Amino acid sequence: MTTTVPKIYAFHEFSEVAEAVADYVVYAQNNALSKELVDRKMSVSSLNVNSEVEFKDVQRSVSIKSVSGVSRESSKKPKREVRFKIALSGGSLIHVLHKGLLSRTDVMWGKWDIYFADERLVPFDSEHSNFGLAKREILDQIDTEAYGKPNVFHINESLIKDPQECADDYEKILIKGFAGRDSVKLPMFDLFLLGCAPDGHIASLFPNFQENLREKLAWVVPVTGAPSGPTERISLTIPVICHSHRLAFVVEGSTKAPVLKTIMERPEKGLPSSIVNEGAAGRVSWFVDDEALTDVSVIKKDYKFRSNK
Ligand SMILES: O=C(O)[C@H](O)[C@@H](O)[C@H](O)[C@H](O)COP(=O)(O)O
Repeated sequence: MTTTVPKIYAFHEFSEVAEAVADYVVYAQNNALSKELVDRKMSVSSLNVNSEVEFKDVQRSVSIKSVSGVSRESSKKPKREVRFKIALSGGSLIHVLHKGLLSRTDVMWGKWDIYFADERLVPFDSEHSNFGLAKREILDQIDTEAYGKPNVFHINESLIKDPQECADDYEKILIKGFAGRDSVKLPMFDLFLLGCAPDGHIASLFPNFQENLREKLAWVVPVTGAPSGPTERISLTIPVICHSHRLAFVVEGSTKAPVLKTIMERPEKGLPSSIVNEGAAGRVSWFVDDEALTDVSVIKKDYKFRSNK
């Protein structure tokens, strides 16, 4: 059995999953951006940074910067701008985020750095491209006039014929975004969002692909011969995924019930999803619908909404 029981939030409907996931994303966003408030020594005496930061506080800090053009600490050396660093998987997660996030008015898209947990090595306009799907379903639909434009870090499309080169190139992109490999051993995402396939793969880390699953040094690995979907891919590695500040699995549908049963009741089977569930114990939340939990014995928690829409 798992050593630390993950938080498992169960919902009747897809729309409820989407609403709760969106709330959790905004909660993670506000916590990440609250570091900026603290850094600037704003009037944070009433602010409990361990709990939810009110959107208006974060928004105020941003507007102060944009109105005055300089921060209140402009006399001191400029600090690296605090941004919300999030990793997205592909598949149904993107539809969940489309449904839950786009209608909200408290998503500070302009402060987001979006990376991909994995990518299938296909052209961006292919229906199988994770970036392509995210672009169509989310990125192209953001009201950037009102909420700003996120920085999006995707693979180099010109390298899709060479998985190793593409992985190395994406690793360099991560190294640049996370202040360089010499200064950080591993990147730390504020939030890492994962789906889970019926075979237990997460990102593009598949069961029995031992070399990829045991990778300790690389941040990004090439994947060849994937057993489902496009065969050539790249994926962020287990150490990177597990190092995230928060992780959330988003899983719906009865086809996922058997794998959820294995993850929750038979972690010793070592599915990639179990490795992360265990490896990041204490920081993992699961957002699932009732169908995915059919016949799975777990303790479900009620999700407490943290932000106002
Ligand atoms: O490229 C991939 O394979 C995805 O990033 C993958 O890790 C996804 O999250 C799962 O396959 C679940 O996908 P579904 O939620 O669509 O079942």
